[in-house]
Amino acid sequence: MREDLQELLFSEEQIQARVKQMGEQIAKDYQGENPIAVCVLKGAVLFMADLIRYMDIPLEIDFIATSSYGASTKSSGVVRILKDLDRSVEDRHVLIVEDIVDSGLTLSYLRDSLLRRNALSVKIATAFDKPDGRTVDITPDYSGFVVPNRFIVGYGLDYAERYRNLPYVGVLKPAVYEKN
Ligand SMILES: O=P(O)(O)OC[C@H]1O[C@H](OP(=O)(O)OP(=O)(O)O)[C@H](O)[C@@H]1O
Ligand code: HPA
Ligand SMILES: [Mg+2]
Repeated sequence: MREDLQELLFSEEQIQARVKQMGEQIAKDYQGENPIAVCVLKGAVLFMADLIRYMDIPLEIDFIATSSYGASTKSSGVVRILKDLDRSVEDRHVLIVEDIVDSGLTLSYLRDSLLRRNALSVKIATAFDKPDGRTVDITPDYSGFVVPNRFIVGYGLDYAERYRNLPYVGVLKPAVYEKN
C-alpha cells in the first residue's frame, strides 16, 4: 500500500509517542472528573483506542458516526449522523475524539449538537489538524500533529474506505483519486 503514498508524514513510532503525551496531558486536565470520551466513527477509531489507554482516570466511552466525505477528497458540506450516542451527555464533561479537523464542519456540527444536549463541557482532541482546510472557525483543544493542506490517509483516515489500517500516515498520490 505504500506505493499509493506520495510521502510518509508520520511513522508509527512518532504517532504512538505523541498520542502517549496527549493521553497523559488530557488525563491530568480531567483529574477528579469522570468524562465521556466520544469517538467519531469511523476515522477516529484507532486514535481513540490508543488515546484512552494512556488516560489513567475513570472515564466512559461512547460512539457517534458521521459522514461528509464519502468516496471524495472534498467535504460534501453536509454532515450526517449515521449512528447517534447510546447515552445522554446531560451534565457530563465530554471529550470529542476525532482523527482530523479539516474544514471544521464535522466538529462544529458535533460540538453544537452536544452543547444543545446540555453537556457540562465539550472539548476536542484530534490526532491531526489541517488549519489551511478550514471554512468554519474552530480550534481543537488538543492536537497531535499539524498537517499540510493535502489529502492524507492512514491511522484511521481513509480514501473511499481504504487505508484506515495503516499504522502510519502519509499523503495519498493524487493519481489514486484522480482516476475515479
Ligand atoms: O473537518 P471536516 O472537513 O469536517 O473533516 C473531518 C471529518 O471528515 C472525516 O470523516 P468522514 O466524513 O470521511 O467519515 P469517516 O470518519 O467515516 O471516514 C474525518 O474522519 C472527520 O470526521
Ligand atoms: O485529509 C484527509 N484525509 C482523509 N479524510 C479526511 N477528512 C477530512 N480531511 C481528510
Ligand atoms: Mg472518511
